[in-house]
Amino acid sequence: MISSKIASTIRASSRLAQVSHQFHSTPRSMATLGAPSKKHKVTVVGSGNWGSTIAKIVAENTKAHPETFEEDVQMWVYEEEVTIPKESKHYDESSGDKPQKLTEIINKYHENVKYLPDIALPKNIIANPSVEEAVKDSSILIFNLPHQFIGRISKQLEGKILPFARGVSCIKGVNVTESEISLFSEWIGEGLGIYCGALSGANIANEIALEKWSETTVAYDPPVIDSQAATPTGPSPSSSQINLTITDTDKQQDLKDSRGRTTKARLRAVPSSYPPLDHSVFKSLFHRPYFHVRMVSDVAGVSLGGALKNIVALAAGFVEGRGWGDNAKAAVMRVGLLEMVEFGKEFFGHSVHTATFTEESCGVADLITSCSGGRNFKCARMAAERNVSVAEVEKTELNGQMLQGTSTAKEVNSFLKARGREDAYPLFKAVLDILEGRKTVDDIPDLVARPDE
Ligand SMILES: NC(=O)C1=CN([C@@H]2O[C@H](COP(=O)(O)OP(=O)(O)OC[C@H]3O[C@@H](n4cnc5c(N)ncnc54)[C@H](O)[C@@H]3O)[C@@H](O)[C@H]2O)C=CC1
Ligand SMILES: O=C(CO)COP(=O)(O)O
Repeated sequence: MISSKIASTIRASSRLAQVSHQFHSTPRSMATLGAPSKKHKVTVVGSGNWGSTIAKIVAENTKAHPETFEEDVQMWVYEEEVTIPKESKHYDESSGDKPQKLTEIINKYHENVKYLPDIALPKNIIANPSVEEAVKDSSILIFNLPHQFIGRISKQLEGKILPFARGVSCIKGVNVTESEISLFSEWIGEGLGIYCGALSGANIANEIALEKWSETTVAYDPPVIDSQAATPTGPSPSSSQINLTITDTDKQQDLKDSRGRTTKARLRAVPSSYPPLDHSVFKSLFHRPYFHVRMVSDVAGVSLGGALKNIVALAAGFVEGRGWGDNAKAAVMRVGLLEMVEFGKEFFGHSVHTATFTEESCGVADLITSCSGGRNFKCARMAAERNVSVAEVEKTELNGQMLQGTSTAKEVNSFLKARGREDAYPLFKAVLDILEGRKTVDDIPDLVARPDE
């Protein structure tokens, strides 16, 4: 009797807490005097090693938060014919080595046998070979594919997405065209006319897929028209850094890039029938007991950390593969971190915060993990050990997964060269020179020595 009274009191107070939470965290619903009638539908664009892992995380969370999200998560899969390996538990003697469509394998066995083998994916992930269909009616788009492919996919999506959709880019790379450079988050945002944040951290996908604890950083600076809620305070830049300007009262606003320049895109507000898209909603989409999220607002810092550390990871692989020790690796990491910070300050100084590189998972922590167990590091190490090119190792060892550091090194250096600034970033330059055969690993110590050393 007493216990049933206690239970009903707990139920009542938890209902009260829910209502109170809604009022405190969703001011828009207060304005409309009711809970949002719609839920956010989520699509993950990409399904590689990290794409599939993020889809797993997100699908676990859409199921855990049915008040905010539709349970099913669409995952766009670049369709290919795949043979289930003999060592897979899904290998079937009767079908033998007959190739099958990857989407069909994922939807039947709930496993991405090619890019994330031996990891059970939640059943609410729906693999879809059509990117246009996968994004239909989705209000949250998560971009997670090798940066080489995002240009073509973005073009395909123009006019196919909800005009008020919001994005998060998990892509580690920068977009360089001629002498310009932009973040993928802002390039996607401008191309599709949506606001796009970024997720990046010390996140080796295979470890996270096995639910081994890690941290990540999600940068999202909510457009003013989306929410009256204050951006959480903390060590990250506050929403005073918002790159958006309200230009009228019809729930539209211009989109500015991370350097404060007005773009051609105009943002449409997320309708009030949806839960407001603020830090708390994005945290509930990505945070898991084994994947701890810190929300910040420095989209440029988060994006640059993820892109530039891949160049440094190649350098770390080179020196280890050469047979040098931990001291040499620490030296290239030190120089690399300095160049990452300098690059951010020089080209994205309008919004970037040094603390994002030195204090957040997306900065120094990602640098450390990538220089210990990342694919760029491992392939560069093998290349130096075997005296072959990194591209050759990528082709023979990665089973279709793709390095980002090699193309990022080329892109960043061509951007620097066009501005006559490549000598200010000697480690970035040395990595490209080694990749292209102009220098050797033995040259690194002299190349990165500053004049006063
Ligand atoms: N794998 C990891 O541990 C982590 C990766 N990242 C980043 O996540 C992003 C995605 O990487 P992963 O998921 O690891 O990819 P991955 O390296 O597993 O790449 C293979 C993916 O590319 C797709 N693909 C192949 N050809 C294609 C084409 N012509 N068009 C479109 N897609 C094609 C494949 O279907 C597959 O999904 C990258 O920017 C990477 O730097 C970030 C954190 C961790
Ligand atoms: O970004 C990563 C870890 O955070 C993974 O790096 P690689 O792409 O080099 O494996």
